[in-house]
Amino acid sequence: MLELENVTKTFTSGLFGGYEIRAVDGVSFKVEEGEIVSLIGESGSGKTTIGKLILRLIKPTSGRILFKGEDIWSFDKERLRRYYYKNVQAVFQDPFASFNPLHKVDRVFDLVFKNFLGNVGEEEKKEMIKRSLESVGLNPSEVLGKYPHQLSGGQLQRILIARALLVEPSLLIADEAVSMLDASTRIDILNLLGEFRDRVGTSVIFITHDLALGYYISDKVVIMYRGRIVEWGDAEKIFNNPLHPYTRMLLESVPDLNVKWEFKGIEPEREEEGIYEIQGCRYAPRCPYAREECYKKPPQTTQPEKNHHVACYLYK
Ligand SMILES: Nc1ncnc2c1ncn2[C@@H]1O[C@H](COP(=O)(O)OP(=O)(O)OP(=O)(O)O)[C@@H](O)[C@H]1O
Repeated sequence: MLELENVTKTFTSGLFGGYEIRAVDGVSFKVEEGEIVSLIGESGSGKTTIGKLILRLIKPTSGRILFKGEDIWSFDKERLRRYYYKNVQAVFQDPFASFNPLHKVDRVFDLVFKNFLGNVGEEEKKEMIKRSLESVGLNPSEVLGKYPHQLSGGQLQRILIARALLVEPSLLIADEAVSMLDASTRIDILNLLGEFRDRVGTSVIFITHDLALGYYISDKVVIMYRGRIVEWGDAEKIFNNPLHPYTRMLLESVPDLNVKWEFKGIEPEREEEGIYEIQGCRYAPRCPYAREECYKKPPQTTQPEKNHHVACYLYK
């Protein structure tokens, strides 16, 4: 349904555009209908940039993004608005940022009706909003007519999800959409996304730095490091048999509830500027298994087991 073909996005940074950041570097993956795919990686791995590329908020430096077989950059303004954005909705990390504090929360539904559901009468509109709020576990009379500051982050995020799901999109991009919520609200919202996928068949790209959340919700997982995919495949396989040293490190660093924190020294500072100049694997400077070839050219992706791919010289 959605396919990224060798997508690269380069930014220039530093004084006078001093150096290049390949925030997304040759990324390819597919999202099938009704599939939940998590993009997982530490801060700066390029996850949000991929989200923005899919939402056509920024243009790839090279490569293509296909939606139902069509290059999303081939859409004219009208088709982008009426077709693509009806089918591809997004929810972001900070629910407060999506609301105007001076307006009642109800207003967030207006644009959806204006752009995508134009021929709906007032009564039907109210009924649709009510139903969609109920479907995300909200009591419409408790939230409608309120200002953002009168509601909790969890309630606001549910309203935004209700809005996104009102148009029954083919794809929902959830970029750290539950990160600011407390643990139990988080799980409720993940369950909600899962239920919606089951009911409507919406695919979800779930962007997170939190492995546990990614595991909880996904069918497929894409692990990113500094703009590149290092491992991808079935969620079960990746979590039960992580292959890339980076994925293993991420899994090992998930805190265990029965282990108390203990000071183990400070991780050495990472070389940020030079990282994009490394010809080979970008994880090499941190990798305990790195050898000479790792620095020379990026490793090929191999498939050590069915539906489980890894880009690492350990699996040639
Ligand atoms: N507009 C921009 N101009 C310059 N550099 C950018 C721009 N947007 C992103 N970057 C850089 O690209 C890299 C990837 O950023 P991105 O936000 O996609 O990562 P991320 O994995 O989503 O991180 P986080 O979880 O912290 O949001 C980072 O080094 C970031 O500083």
